[in-house]
Formats: sequence, structure tokens, C-alpha cells
Amino acid sequence: MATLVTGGAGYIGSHMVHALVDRGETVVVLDDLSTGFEAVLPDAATLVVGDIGDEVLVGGLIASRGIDAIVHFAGSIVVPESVADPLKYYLNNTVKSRALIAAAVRGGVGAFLFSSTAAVYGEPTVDAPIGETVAPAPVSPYGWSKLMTEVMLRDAAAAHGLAYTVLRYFNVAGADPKGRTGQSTPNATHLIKIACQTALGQRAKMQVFGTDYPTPDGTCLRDYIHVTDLVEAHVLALARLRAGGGNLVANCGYGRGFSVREVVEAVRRVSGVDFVAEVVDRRPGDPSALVADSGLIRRELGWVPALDDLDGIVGNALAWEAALARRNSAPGAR
Ligand SMILES: NC(=O)c1ccc[n+]([C@@H]2O[C@H](COP(=O)([O-])OP(=O)(O)OC[C@H]3O[C@@H](n4cnc5c(N)ncnc54)[C@H](O)[C@@H]3O)[C@@H](O)[C@H]2O)c1
Ligand SMILES: O=c1ccn([C@@H]2O[C@H](COP(=O)(O)OP(=O)(O)O[C@H]3O[C@H](CO)[C@@H](O)[C@H](O)[C@H]3O)[C@@H](O)[C@H]2O)c(=O)[nH]1
Repeated sequence: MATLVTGGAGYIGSHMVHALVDRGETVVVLDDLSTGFEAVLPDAATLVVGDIGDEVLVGGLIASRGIDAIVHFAGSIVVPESVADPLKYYLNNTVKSRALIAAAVRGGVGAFLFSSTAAVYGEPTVDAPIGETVAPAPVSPYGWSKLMTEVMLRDAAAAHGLAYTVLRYFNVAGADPKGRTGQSTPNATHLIKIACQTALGQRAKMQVFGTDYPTPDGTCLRDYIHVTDLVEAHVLALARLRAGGGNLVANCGYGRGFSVREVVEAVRRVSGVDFVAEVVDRRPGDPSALVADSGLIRRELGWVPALDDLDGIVGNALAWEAALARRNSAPGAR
């Protein structure tokens, strides 16, 4: 029994690799290192540098390593980039996922866990937290590229007996509380990372994109979930799939929204630095509110978040950002 983790050298994937290794599982990471880093992986995991779209490579790994489950994180993740270069996203996220699913089917892999996103909901018109019964309506090529993979999994499962779980993540944030990994991409666009970099003096100031949204303080609301809680949901989902649990598509968030202003205040509070956050125009394509109804995942997986605390998320993110800065300034750093 071994798990293939695609994109395991990336932000979320590397947390999953640590979680599996911590539990004594055998893990093979397949990553092309386009945005991932070998340095964040535990020694006990085997890294294969390669492409998820390489069916021969993946088929060989499944056969030679005894892979019975695939956790599929690999992909391209920047929404504005997907608008500027949609075909990159349909290739890397959709076409290559198709190749991976085909290899899984051919290799008889029984369990497939896929990273999807709240971006499949587009700009929801509902005010309440978003449940899985809300019809997907992506507004970006990124969201579509992920939704298409969900559809391929649904249909391949019906035809070929693959069992799958799709987890639609809301805003993933924070870092490993043990400091082993975190969000390492240099040009990340995520709010909490940018605010932490500003607090640490790596940026002179940050920007708040729009204060005229129909929300209590005029800035966008998001459901920020600690990456460690997200990974715990994956561990539970994997166990459920291996135990013969049925297919599942579930949101992954806490069910509570924080505004951009509240996040900025949290980073100021936790860091003790009163950094500059200037108000600028809206960023195109940002929905005003994205908050998960997380009832299904709590019921189906018995998932009980342990780190549901904005200041705690920010504290872990700040610690990782500071460690990363030290690492990157060390002699010979990449
Ligand atoms: N970060 C978030 O807030 C968020 C929210 C919703 C969904 N997701 C999804 O979670 C997954 C992981 O995201 P992340 O934030 O860890 O991003 P990331 O960029 O840190 O990780 C992606 C990893 O996939 C690898 N990769 C990319 N294309 C590949 C390919 N063709 N073959 C092999 N490896 C490849 C990269 O090198 C990287 O290590 C993605 O599928 C993303 O869409 C992330
Ligand atoms: O410098 C910044 C960065 C972000 N924001 C705002 O902060 C909020 C959150 O933005 P960001 O952290 O970039 O996340 P999202 O755009 O909400 O997207 C994330 O969360 C989605 C799910 O909710 C996933 O689909 C995406 O992959 C993931 O990047 C938005 O209102 C942004 O406008 C700012 O005001 N200033």
C-alpha cells in the first residue's frame, strides 16, 4: 500500500506528504518542481521529478511502487494568469489530469483524491454559506479547468469503478505548526502571505483591493482554512476511500468569513507591526464573499478542525515567512 502524491513538493501537497509520513505511510511524490521545492519534503518520502501528463511514467510508478491511492494536488493555481493564458490551464490542469486519471484506471488504482476549489462556484449569488448543491458556475479558466477534472472523475468512476473524492478548498492559509513547510512560492498572490511579507518588511506596503463591496466593512469576505486542518480532511478522506466509502464531492472551509480588513488587522496584531495597507481599486474577478457550508465534510468524514483561529493561522504563516527569508538569504540558497 503506497500513496502517490502529485504536486507533493508544493504548498498544500508538502503538508500532506508530512502528514502521511508522520503516520508511517509509504509516499511517492510526483512533481515537476515548476513551483515546488524538494527542500520541504521529509527524507522518508520518495521524490520522482516528472510530469503528471506522462502516462508511461505514471503507469510505471503505479506498477513498480504498489500505488493503491493517488492524491492529486499538481496544477497551476493563479486565477489572473489563467485569464491571460487559459490554454496553459486547460493543458496543465485538465488535459494532464486526464492522462493521470487514465493511468490510474489502467493501473487499477482504487482511490483518487482531487484538489478542487471554491472557484468552481464563480461569483455566487447566495448570501448564505455555499453548499455543494449550489450549481458550479466558474468565472475563470482556472475554475473551469478544475471543474472539468471533477467531471472526468465522475464519468471515469461510473465507467471504470474508480472511487474518488473531490475536495473544494476555500482559502488555504497558514503553515505547518512544526515549521517543516509552508507557502514557499516567491510570487504568491495570497492575502495572508502578502500581509505577512509586509509585516516582516519584505514589502514596503500592501494593497487592499476594493472597499466598496456589499459586505459589512466593504472588503471581500473569505473563509480561511488552516492548511493543517485541510490536510487532516485529506487523511480522513483517504481512509474513507480505502475502506470502500462512496464517491464524495465536499467543500473544505470552516464556514466563517473574515474580511480583508480583518485579516490585515490580525496580521498587524500578531506581528506587532503597524504596516501600510493602501486602498486601491477592486481586483478584477474577485467575488464579494466566498464562505463554505462545511456541514457535509464534517458529517461524512467526522472532520473536526483543530486550528480554526485566524490569529493562529497568521502566527504560523508569519513564522514560516521569517524562516523562509532566513533560508533564502543563506549562502547557496536557491
Ligand atoms: N492554495 C489555495 O488557496 C488553493 C485553493 C483551492 C485549491 N487549490 C488547489 O490545491 C492544489 C495545490 O495548490 P498549492 O497552493 O499547493 O500550489 P503549489 O503551486 O504550491 O503546488 C502545486 C505543485 O504542483 C507541481 N506541478 C504543477 N504542474 C505539474 C505537472 N504538470 N506535473 C507535476 N507536478 C506539477 C508544482 O511544482 C507544485 O509543487 C492545486 O491543485 C490548487 O488548484 C489551492
Ligand atoms: O494583496 C492582496 C491580495 C488579496 N487581496 C484580497 O484578499 C482576498 C483574498 O484573495 P487571495 O488570497 O488572492 O485569494 P482568492 O482570490 O480568494 O483565491 C484563493 O481562494 C480560492 C478559493 O476561495 C481559490 O480557488 C484560489 O485558488 C485561491 O488563490 C480577495 O478579496 C483579494 O482581493 C487584497 O486585498 N490584497
